[in-house]
Amino acid sequence: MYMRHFARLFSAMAGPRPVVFSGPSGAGKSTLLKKLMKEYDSVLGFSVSHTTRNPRPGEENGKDYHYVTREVMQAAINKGEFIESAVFSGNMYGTSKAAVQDVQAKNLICILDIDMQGVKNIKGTDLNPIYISIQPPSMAVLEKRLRDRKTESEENLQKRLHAAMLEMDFSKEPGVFDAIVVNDNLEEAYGQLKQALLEEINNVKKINMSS
Ligand SMILES: Nc1ncnc2c1ncn2[C@@H]1O[C@H](COP(=O)(O)OP(=O)(O)OP(=O)(O)O)[C@@H](O)[C@H]1O
Ligand SMILES: Nc1nc2c(ncn2[C@@H]2O[C@H](COP(=O)(O)O)[C@@H](O)[C@H]2O)c(=O)[nH]1
Repeated sequence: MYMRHFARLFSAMAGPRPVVFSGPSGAGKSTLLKKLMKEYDSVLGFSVSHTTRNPRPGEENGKDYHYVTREVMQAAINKGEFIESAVFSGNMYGTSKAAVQDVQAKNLICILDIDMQGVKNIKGTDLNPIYISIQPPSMAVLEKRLRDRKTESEENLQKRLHAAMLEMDFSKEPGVFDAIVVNDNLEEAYGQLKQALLEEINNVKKINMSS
């Protein structure tokens, strides 16, 4: 009884557990995350990463990413402002300490969308997130989705497909991910994702209601 009370109290003090989303480019991470953030906007907050890539049509600076030059990003990394950073498909990406702190200060579940290098680096920190891998039903479907998205040059597309194979191999390593969601039918994948996160979401709702 006391132990249960103490465990609940400790988890409330430590704040909600963040959630890391990873998986091949084009698997549908952003699509699923946008749905999730819309339905649970009172409990989830997005960690806005920095990147040196150009914004895509419709993307907003400060909302989808902080778009910066290599010089600015490297200087911030050198100053120790990042929890993790990586080069993906020729561009730099990274999670700043401020991005995570901004979300955690509001007592929200912090959502990170990062590649496998980021996952490896976060595993060496004390962030202690839930790790979820979003995967395509096949490499052929992945390629079609990436081509249909029309955001990548042929060269970038090939880099992303190569990285996708490494991401898929990485996800098979035992213990890396807490849940794997295959995004074939979008609604079914979304249902599985919610199932994987429902306990944490409900915990945060309860704590926030009682405070
Ligand atoms: N279940 C699905 N069925 C069909 N198309 C989908 C599905 N999920 C996502 N898509 C489409 O696939 C494309 C890739 O999805 P999305 O941009 O969400 O992937 P991502 O994993 O976030 O990629 P990246 O890592 O490159 O940002 C988008 O055009 C999206 O509309
Ligand atoms: N290690 C990190 N990876 C990140 C971060 N933000 C995004 N990403 C990953 O990059 C690729 C490509 O993203 P795109 O928006 O250019 O398609 C994708 O796998 C993201 O998950 C980050 O801060 N750190």
